[in-house]
Amino acid sequence: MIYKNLLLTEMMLPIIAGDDVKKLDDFHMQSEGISSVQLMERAGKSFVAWYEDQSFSSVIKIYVFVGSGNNGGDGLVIARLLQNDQRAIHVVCMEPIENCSEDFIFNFSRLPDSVEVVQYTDWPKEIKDDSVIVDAVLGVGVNRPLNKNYAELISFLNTLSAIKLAVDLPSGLPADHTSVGLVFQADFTLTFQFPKLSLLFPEHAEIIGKLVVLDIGISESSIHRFSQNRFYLREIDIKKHHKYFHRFSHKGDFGKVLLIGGALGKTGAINLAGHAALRTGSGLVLLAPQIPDPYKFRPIVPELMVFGEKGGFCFEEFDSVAIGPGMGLDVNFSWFRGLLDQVNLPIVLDADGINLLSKFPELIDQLPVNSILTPHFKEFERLVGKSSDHLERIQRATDFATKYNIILILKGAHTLIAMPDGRQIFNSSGNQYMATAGSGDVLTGMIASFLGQKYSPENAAICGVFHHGMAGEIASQSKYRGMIASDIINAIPETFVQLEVL
Ligand SMILES: NC(=O)C1=CN([C@@H]2O[C@H](COP(=O)(O)OP(=O)(O)OC[C@H]3O[C@@H](n4cnc5c(N)ncnc54)[C@H](O)[C@@H]3O)[C@@H](O)[C@H]2O)[C@@H](O)CC1
Ligand SMILES: Nc1ncnc2c1ncn2[C@@H]1O[C@H](COP(=O)(O)OP(=O)(O)O)[C@@H](O)[C@H]1O
Ligand SMILES: [K+]
Repeated sequence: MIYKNLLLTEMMLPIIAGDDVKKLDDFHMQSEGISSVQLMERAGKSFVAWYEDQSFSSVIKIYVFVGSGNNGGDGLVIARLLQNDQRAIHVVCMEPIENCSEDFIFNFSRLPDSVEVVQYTDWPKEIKDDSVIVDAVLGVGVNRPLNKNYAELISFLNTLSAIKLAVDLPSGLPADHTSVGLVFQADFTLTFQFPKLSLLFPEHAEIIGKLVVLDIGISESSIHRFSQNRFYLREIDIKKHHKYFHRFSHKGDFGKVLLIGGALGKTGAINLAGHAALRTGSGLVLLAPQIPDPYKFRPIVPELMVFGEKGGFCFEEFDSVAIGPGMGLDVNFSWFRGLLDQVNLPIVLDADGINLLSKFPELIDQLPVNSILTPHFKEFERLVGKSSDHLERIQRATDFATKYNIILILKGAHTLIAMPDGRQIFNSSGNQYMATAGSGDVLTGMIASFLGQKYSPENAAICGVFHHGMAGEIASQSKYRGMIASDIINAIPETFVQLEVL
């Protein structure tokens, strides 16, 4: 695959398959000269370090449920490290100790006497609401539906309102695909080293709770050995995808952007995209509203200009072009085909621009190579048909990107950037408060802005998606569910400050 040619430093944290976790652990232990018990100790330590920082760390009663494998072994390390005079730790074992993994048995022998241990079959099934539950029953080793005892336990725990923490994965959740059966419903999932793929699926929102990725010291070079084509985009990755400007840079260097869209009643969409492009650093931004008399249109900020010439667009004048926000579908085929014919640089296509491709699929082939499409799930479904689950959806996104040589940004929580070489990059920034009208238009403006600043399409997509999510996080800190798309725009400059991209 082409991405193998990238330098390690240009790459992101790989998301590796559940079946490869054991191989990764073995490789890491061999190359670092550490034992599996030491690695398990690190996993437990990283969990406890996180735990002691939480507001609920003062809770006195903690119940740790342990299965027979190394996930259970992690639970035993956690129980030992959490133990102190102020806490009552209860360990509930799902299997007889002699049936458990070697590292489990070793850690079982290290439990202090003050930790109370009971077999599940003897456990009275009582937990008060003011307790913490640690689920270390099953991790990546789950390989069959839950048997009777496990299913009974998980069903019971799911009815409780105690604080629920899942170790590595909520028990019952497969690492790489959609869950079909019963799964532990966590308030927090503390996953080791990299997020397992299934933790990024919308189907599992209710069972994962807040996702935290804990570093347990496995080096990225070890993880890259087992990498397939999936990566997790984090804050530390962003700086190297940016371009930097010098003191003599002029307006032209920052690019001239054209945004086509905004039919009657929907001109707000290009207003938002245009404002976002300015806040992302564009030198000049022109809006081309699709209304009868464009020069009567008043942009929301005076820095935005209007392009209203009837003679068509002279695309050579622009450094980047985005088509679609608020454009409407009342567009004739030859006009749209004409647009795609004339433009010869990668474009951004969003919203109705994508809906038009669904209406006229014969035009997909005309998209300039490396163009960027930014559908949400519904727009994507119109384009390629229905997917039975998110796993199928991300595969279809990848197939589309590779087939047409474009970048497909599938928006949502953990937005996927599907690259034309087959890489899948999942975003870590953003939150639910961004699910508000116009938030997607803001993303379009940001990506168009980076393209106009002569970022490669790949870097424009990566920086656009990450900064957009980060701006949403910053803006929501004071607004929560009252946040609107304009708040995201106003937070864009702060993302550059926080990331030290100046
Ligand atoms: N040294 C290592 O390998 C490390 C492993 N780590 C932990 O180890 C976990 C993986 O450990 P394992 O590979 O032992 O797997 P698990 O502990 O996830 O589970 C495997 C055990 O569960 C049983 N099992 C599978 N499905 C079941 C079901 N439906 N009902 C009942 N029992 C079922 C299997 O027969 C096996 O005994 C990770 O998720 C992580 O928590 C961490 O400690 C980091 C280091
Ligand atoms: N739960 C969420 N977590 C993170 N980002 C989200 C979440 N919900 C929505 N977003 C982001 O908000 C944007 C919404 O875009 P879109 O659906 O096109 O909105 P609109 O059509 O209103 O402009 C996308 O970039 C998406 O990734
Ligand atoms: K678990």
